Amino acid sequence: MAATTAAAASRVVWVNGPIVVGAGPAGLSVAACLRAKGVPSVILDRADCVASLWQRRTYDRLRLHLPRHFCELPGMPFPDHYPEYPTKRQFVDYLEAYAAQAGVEPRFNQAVTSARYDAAAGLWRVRADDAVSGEATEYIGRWLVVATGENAECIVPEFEGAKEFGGPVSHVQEYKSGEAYRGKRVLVVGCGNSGMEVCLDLCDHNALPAMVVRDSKVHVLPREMFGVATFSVAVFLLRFLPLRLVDMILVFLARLFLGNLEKLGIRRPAGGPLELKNSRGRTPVLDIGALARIRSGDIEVVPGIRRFFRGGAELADGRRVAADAVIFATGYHSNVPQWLKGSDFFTEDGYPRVPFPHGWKGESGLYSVGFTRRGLSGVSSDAVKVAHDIATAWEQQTSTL
Ligand SMILES: Cc1cc2nc3c(=O)[nH]c(=O)nc-3n(C[C@H](O)[C@H](O)[C@H](O)COP(=O)(O)OP(=O)(O)OC[C@H]3O[C@@H](n4cnc5c(N)ncnc54)[C@H](O)[C@@H]3O)c2cc1C
Ligand SMILES: NC(=O)C1=CN([C@@H]2O[C@H](COP(=O)(O)OP(=O)(O)OC[C@H]3O[C@@H](n4cnc5c(N)ncnc54)[C@H](OP(=O)(O)O)[C@@H]3O)[C@@H](O)[C@H]2O)C=CC1
Ligand SMILES: O=C(O)C(=O)Cc1c[nH]c2ccccc12
Repeated sequence: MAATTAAAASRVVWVNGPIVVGAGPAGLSVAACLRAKGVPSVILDRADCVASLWQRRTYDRLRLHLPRHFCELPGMPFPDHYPEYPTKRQFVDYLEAYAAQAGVEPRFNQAVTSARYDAAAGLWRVRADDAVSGEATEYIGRWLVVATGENAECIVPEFEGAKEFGGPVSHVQEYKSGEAYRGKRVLVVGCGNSGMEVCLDLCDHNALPAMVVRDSKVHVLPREMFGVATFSVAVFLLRFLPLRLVDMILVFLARLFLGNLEKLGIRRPAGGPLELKNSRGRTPVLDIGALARIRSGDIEVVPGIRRFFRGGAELADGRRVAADAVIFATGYHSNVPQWLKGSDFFTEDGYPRVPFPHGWKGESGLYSVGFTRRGLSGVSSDAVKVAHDIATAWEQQTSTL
């Protein structure tokens, strides 16, 4: 057995087919595509359900914010009665039905703590700890598919004085609804889609949100223009025009539909919305109503935080704001570098080194699904390619047996 730094696993499981880490949309879709080609696989997930990001780590009012046809997984459309922007419940129901239809049954409570390629044996050795019993299992197989996602861990920045604040502090992944914050002054740190939507939800529950927009910069786009999704317009234009030009058109249209946001304390970053999404994973905000609440003064926009003190924070402009609670909507990061060892396929940020559309295949039977910064459509695109490639190798292997 290969040397591992941790104690030897108490169980060893031989996997006939790929080992897939993650039972979110990426893991489910690659396993379903493999199954359709007659290739079995084993999915491991640290959580106790499929799509735990959606089921356990998102707020109640969440809906898909891209039109439904961009969010379908390979081989199964959404039910006809679903609306253009399905609710979280509908999306989760769809994912559960997707797994059931494909006959995919992930192994839950399996937190992968290390995976390495054993070159001598030509096999991947994946160690997982059972989240309930603590029992360690080593899974051994010919292929490894990384499907742990871009949102595996939450980012909570450190600030001077944070310990003095005194009130409840949480990350948006724990937020369900504004019910708990009625009448409270809430400082929401971050102005991506999460920060904006949580502020909107807080308003709807009569809380008093202030939203931190660091450097006052964020791209806000209307979700729709004259009933057409801005995202669909962007995808259409990208068929004919270079990305920079499409970005200029989007910013022009946003200005036309949303007006000048500088009056609200919001400036546009130097890079375009799609350029920043692709290069740095900064998703532009697709507005579903927060802007109107900023205009009406229900959501206060404030600059970056300098430090916390008891009951509030001092801001970059020296102003002090009082707050009863703080919610960090400061984003997520990949966790691949924490557990994938001895491979330089992923950068230290946990994304494939080779950019889209080529980042799905590594060396020695290593694959990735869902690290394209292109949401669910990127997940589907990777899943189809990975399943096709593994199925080809599988056929060659089984025909020579
Ligand atoms: C709030 C929110 C809303 C979004 N809305 C949209 C949208 O409308 N449209 C769109 O296209 N995209 C959207 N996205 C993007 C999102 O990335 C995708 O929706 C999708 O969930 C990605 O699927 P995934 O399987 O790659 O990752 P995930 O859904 O995060 O699944 C990864 C799985 O891996 C498991 N895992 C992680 N680490 C380990 C480990 N070490 N061991 C075992 N298991 C592990 C996790 O438990 C999880 O179940 C949204 C993201 C967020 C956060
Ligand atoms: N309805 C939907 O479908 C929804 C989709 N999502 C998606 O989920 C993903 C994650 O979104 P989200 O959770 O908003 O995370 P994002 O990474 O998109 O946004 C993080 C925000 O936090 C800010 N931030 C980070 N660090 C600090 C700091 N130290 N001080 C102040 N601000 C800080 C960032 O500002 P800066 O830009 O300056 O770094 C940015 O505004 C995205 O892809 C998003 O589109 C999220 C919610 C709803
Ligand atoms: O909502 C998300 O997290 C997504 O990743 C969806 C998405 C992919 N590409 C985009 C470009 C603009 C806005 C949203 C997305």
